[in-house]
Amino acid sequence: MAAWKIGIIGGSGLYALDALEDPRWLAVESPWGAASDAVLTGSITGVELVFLPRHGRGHPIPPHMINARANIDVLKRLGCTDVLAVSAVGSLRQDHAPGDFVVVDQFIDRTRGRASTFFETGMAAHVPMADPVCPRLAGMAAAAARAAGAVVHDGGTYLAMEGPQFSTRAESRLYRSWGCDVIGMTACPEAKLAREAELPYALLAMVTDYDCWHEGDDVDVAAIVRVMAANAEIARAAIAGLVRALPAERMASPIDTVLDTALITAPGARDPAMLTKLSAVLARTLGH
Ligand SMILES: CSC[C@H]1O[C@H](OP(=O)(O)O)[C@H](O)[C@@H]1O
Ligand SMILES: Nc1ncnc2[nH]cnc12
Repeated sequence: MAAWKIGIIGGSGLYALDALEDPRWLAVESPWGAASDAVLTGSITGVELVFLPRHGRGHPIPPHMINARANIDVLKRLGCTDVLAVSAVGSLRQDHAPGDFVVVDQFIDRTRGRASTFFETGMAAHVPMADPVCPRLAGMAAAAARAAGAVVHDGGTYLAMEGPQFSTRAESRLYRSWGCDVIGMTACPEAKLAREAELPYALLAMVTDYDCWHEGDDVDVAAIVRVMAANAEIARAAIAGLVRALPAERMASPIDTVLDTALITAPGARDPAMLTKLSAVLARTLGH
């Protein structure tokens, strides 16, 4: 029977998971460099979890310095089957208020200069990103957040900005005119890398502020931290609730095998050093 192993990426305000049974911090090496921190492994009702704080414990790592490749590689290397990410976001619409949750289903990636793929010279691949989020995991995250007492918006477009500065008012208005719903600095390239690693990914976004387009609301970290602190318990309860509600057997997802139709480099043109770096990402495909 196929078992779940859930990777959780904690965002701002979520640096550990106290619901885990038999919790252990474990440092894991990756050929992609240092992950944001050690991972916290444990279980909830027999389901194994691997928790990774995206900014590290104590939040030493700003969004543009996160090694998302190492983070996703470590989760893959430890055998995670699915990844639920949690993020603090600004709202780009009046009806998504601070304290609400949004289960994001689209991204617009405006980050730049970040390593955003596992596939470099020596092994090329192009994965589909039309639907960047796993609908099964997203649906379960929405149901669990609702059961935990949150106001939840199903679906939404997340504008990933480079940061670490917040947006200008003109940028914030531009993103609204594009139809974006929330804004943050971390879900890209994270979501792209999860797809390349054949990990179904969903993002539970916690609205912490109206971005600066909103009359009288200039964003600042202190205000965000206040909202985060008031709502982090709901995020924790949603994670635990999602895990408790998982069906006993994990049915396969099409994302599990997305690389079957994505690799393009001919076997003879593949760089062995690159393949070694890709050992976790390509373990299933190349039978390592
Ligand atoms: C603390 S405010 C800005 C910070 O919060 C968000 O991080 P995360 O997505 O990890 O929750 C945002 O993307 C910025 O990194
Ligand atoms: N307004 C905002 N812009 C970018 N990232 C954020 N994270 C939380 N609020 C944000």
